[in-house]
Amino acid sequence: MSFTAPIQLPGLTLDPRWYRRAVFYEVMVRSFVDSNGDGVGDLAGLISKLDYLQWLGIDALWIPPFYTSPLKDGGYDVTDYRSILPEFGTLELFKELVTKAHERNMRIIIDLPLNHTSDQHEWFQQSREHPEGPYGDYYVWSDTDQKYPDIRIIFTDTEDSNWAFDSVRRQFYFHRFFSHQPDLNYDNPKVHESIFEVVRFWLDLGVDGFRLDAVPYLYESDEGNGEGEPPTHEFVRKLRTMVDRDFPGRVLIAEANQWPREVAAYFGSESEPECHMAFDFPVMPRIFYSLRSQRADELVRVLSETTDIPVAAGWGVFLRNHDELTLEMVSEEYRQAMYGWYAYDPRMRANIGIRRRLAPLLDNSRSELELAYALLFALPGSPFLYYGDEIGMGDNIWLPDRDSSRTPMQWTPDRNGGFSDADPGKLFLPVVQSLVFNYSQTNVESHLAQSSSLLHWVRNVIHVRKNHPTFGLGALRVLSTDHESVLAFTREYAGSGTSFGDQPETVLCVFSFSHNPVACRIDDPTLADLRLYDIFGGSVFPSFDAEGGLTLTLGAQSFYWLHCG
Ligand SMILES: OC[C@H]1O[C@H](O[C@H]2O[C@H](CO)[C@@H](O)[C@H](O)[C@H]2O)[C@H](O)[C@@H](O)[C@@H]1O
Ligand SMILES: [Ca+2]
Repeated sequence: MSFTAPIQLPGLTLDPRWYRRAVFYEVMVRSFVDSNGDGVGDLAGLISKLDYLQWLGIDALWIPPFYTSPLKDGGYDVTDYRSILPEFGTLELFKELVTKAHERNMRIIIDLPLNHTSDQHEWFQQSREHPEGPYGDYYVWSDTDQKYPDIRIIFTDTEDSNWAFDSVRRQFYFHRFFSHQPDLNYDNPKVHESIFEVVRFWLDLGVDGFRLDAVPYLYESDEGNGEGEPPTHEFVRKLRTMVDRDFPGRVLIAEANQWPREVAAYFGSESEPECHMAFDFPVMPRIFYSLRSQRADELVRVLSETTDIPVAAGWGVFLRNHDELTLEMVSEEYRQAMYGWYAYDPRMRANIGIRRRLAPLLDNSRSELELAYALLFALPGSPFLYYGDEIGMGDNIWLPDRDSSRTPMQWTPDRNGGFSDADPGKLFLPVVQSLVFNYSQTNVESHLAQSSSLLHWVRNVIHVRKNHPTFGLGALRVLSTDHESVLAFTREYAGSGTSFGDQPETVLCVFSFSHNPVACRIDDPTLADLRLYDIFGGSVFPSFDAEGGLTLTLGAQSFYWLHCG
């Protein structure tokens, strides 16, 4: 397979707002390409697919942890923050990845699990063996497991307490996630120093930023619930100050699975910024809710709540990632509805969520997939794709925990889906062989060969989006419609006047969640007399009338992106 790269000089473009316009792609090293036939994906394999990612239109990669780890939590259990898991490669290869990505104007964001380490980390081993030693206070120790009773358990499938007893130190240690992941003690300033050193180490190697894993959980207190406590925000502000001062242009992305106002808090303020970006956890489950309820109201509500953020800040919007589709931030009533629609088999559930991939969730329906992607690319924020979802890869709910959707990338119809030339039994996880999503049909090569494939469709939308800075930089205004299934909003951009294509623009985005065709009316006096053109094909649509009224018809589960002129 060869991909023709667009002509451009090698190196990163110097756009301080790059992350507001970028299309991100989450790629798990272990799952992408195995270059040496040991059955495990690796850095060399990832490097070999940079041309593919460039062709797709990806501007930045988010790489989940690749550090040395016993891999009891997909690498989020780190034993050494400064080394690469040997089966993935070496630091030299990592540097090569950064260089080769940058040559393609592609940024590298790495994951930083900073709330906890593996219990096999040297810091923890020292802490349990030498309570009076330099690492004695690196973790949250207690003589009782009754402290912080108001702190909820996140991994409800496996944990029944946030405390575990250590037989060496004969004390309990606090763990917000698995019991093999002791929480670091952020009340200890030496922990700050250690994490700052890790951050500086990777920024010195050229990475473009960090996803701050599980950032709300850094501090616990007797009064709070251990989520977004004030000193946690103080720490993030301190980190941001250091990054801005010593590594301008690099970004921090908050992974804060919280309610709208709490997530927005991770942006900080204009004068005291925290993260450049935050994942939009509130909006994600509501996209899936709207698709099946055929109602737009929940999205309207949450979009109206989350728009007020500092000028330079940006949301990270996503449909799926390497975790379960979390339902932590929806009401019990909605959660039960979502389980009914999307996880009718109990095997499809994990913790408080659903461990399935995008295409199986949407029943492999092309119209639903297109509608979901169209929302993802039009909502305020930068889209994050999950590897394999561009070809509608399936999952394997017979695998444990979240491995169901971390199976090898399907490249070709050949052995192991082209992921590896190892004996199939040696693969770290089996390739998907289900009837609908079998790698013999669902693979990059087959999608490339068919111009109407999902892959070509997704690539086209990405490129259309790239030609309209409005989608990354424009303001959102939700419009009222007279149909409960229709969501309409404008994205309005004043233009910077600095480059061709970066002109003032208003785009009207309309989505119908109805499973049948509908007609709907939009009334907005500020749009009076505006003419409308389809962004994809240029066709002229009926204009807004002199009062700002517009009647549109939409097919079942369909959308329009209309340029207003
Ligand atoms: O390192 C522990 C976990 O940290 C992230 O967790 C997030 O995912 C959880 C669901 O799997 C979610 O419920 C929680 O709110 C998040 O912080 C990371 O993405 C996980 O893979 C990891 O296990
Ligand atoms: Ca390998």
